[in-house]
Amino acid sequence: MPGSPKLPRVPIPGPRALPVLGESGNSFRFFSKPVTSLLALHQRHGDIAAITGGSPAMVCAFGAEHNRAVLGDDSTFLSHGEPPFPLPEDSALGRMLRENMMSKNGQDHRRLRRMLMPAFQRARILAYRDDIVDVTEASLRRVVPGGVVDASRVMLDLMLGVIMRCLFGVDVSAGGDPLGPLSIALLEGFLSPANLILPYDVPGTPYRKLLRDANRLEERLLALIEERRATHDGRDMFSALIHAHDEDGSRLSDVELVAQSILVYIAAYETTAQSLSWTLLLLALHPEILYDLEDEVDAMLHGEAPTAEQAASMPLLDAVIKESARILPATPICSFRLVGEQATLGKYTLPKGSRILLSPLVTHRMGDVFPEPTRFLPERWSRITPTPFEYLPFGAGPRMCIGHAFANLAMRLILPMALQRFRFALRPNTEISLQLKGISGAPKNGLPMDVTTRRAPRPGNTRRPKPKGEIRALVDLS
Ligand code: HEM
Repeated sequence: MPGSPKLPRVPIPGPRALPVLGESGNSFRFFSKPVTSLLALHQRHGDIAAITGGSPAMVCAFGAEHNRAVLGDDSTFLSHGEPPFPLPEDSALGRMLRENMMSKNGQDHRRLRRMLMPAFQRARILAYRDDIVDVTEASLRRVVPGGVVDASRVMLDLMLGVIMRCLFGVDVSAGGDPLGPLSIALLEGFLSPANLILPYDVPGTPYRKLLRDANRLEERLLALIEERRATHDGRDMFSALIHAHDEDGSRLSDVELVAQSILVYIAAYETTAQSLSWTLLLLALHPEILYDLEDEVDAMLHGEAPTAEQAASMPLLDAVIKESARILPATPICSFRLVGEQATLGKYTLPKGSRILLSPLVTHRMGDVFPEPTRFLPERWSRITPTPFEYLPFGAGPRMCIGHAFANLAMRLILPMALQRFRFALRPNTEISLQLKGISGAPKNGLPMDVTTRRAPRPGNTRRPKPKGEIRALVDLS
């Protein structure tokens, strides 16, 4: 890894360092095609493999046993909160990146997690049903049937509205609150390769813009904290965090509130939107399952939006969402960890400073737990009960996704609502490949799909469309 301290060599198998470019070249090659690289690394080198053979700078560990060892021990395998670029000491961007829960370890992480937890409890999450349904209805009204839409864009716009409403209690649909565009600008800045290459605070650079966007976002959130403290009536997650207190009565500081709310937005938005997009794609690739799901949704809902109870009572919907998260998890790489003290992983001793990467995408394809792993088979979920380390779309252990109940509710409300109104069909020969955006796996060129209204009855023809690109290696479409 560029800029990493030199680590002693460990005999972990992996590809040789590229000529001239060395380990940095291997890293670049790996992350430019992360999914293909992960699958190839596992196939060629086994359950513990290094991006550069012999180097513990980036070690990939696959399968339940290693997931348990790493995710279960958060005092040895630390969350790897290194910012991707240098941060000015006294800056909004620095405060957001350094003070959020994902950048913390040990007591600091546990304290923040304890403070956030009540806002994410299932009972509280179910109360967001009406907000999610309202925003979804408004968002789906903007989809014009009869043409081609980028289904992934539709889901991103929809989820932005949902998150802004449930997290901050604001409506961003009419461009009303600057929180929407500011949050998007911040996320784009985080993910922009330009900021990795040129992190200089000089006029005209994207890095300067990122610093300025972070300042404006912080200002808006500090004003919102004042408003919410004054009114005491917010039902949103932000209000819950403002009023949260620890066992000793202490509360989150303003800096902590801003940092946690930005983390929640970033962790929730793309991941949930991409999960929905991948599910729409998988259904379009398996029309026979799509039509069965439409039948289940129609029989349960008769054209109405689901209640929270109905959302949890559709067996095929549940199986489709689980299987989609197995075969195309929204976070193909779920967890980066830094070895805090010399540690053992499998048969290797890893020096302090080694980095580990875990992948649900690969673990979910291990044939002993998931037979015929490349086939999209929702019905398998009536036969299997994998352990939390075998099936981990939301991670596992003490840092497991705090928002999984929210994501599960949102997906089980939004998907039936979309399927009641529209049929999304993939055009033949569409190229579907993946890229990493932060920790989310996103379709590289979007998901262009024909969208029609659902007036037409179930077609007799269930021929599967044949896309091009990486998807063919990931999903068996025979
Ligand atoms: C389908 C959607 C989602 C997926 C696939 C997902 C996935 C994950 C994963 C894999 C982790 C663990 C990362 C690690 O081990 O380092 C994580 C953590 C986290 N997620 Fe999610 N997530 C989703 C939705 C959400 C939502 C909706 C929220 C909030 C409303 C959220 C908030 C968080 C937070 C705050 C953490 C950090 C937890 C900690 O450090 O203790 N996520 N998520």
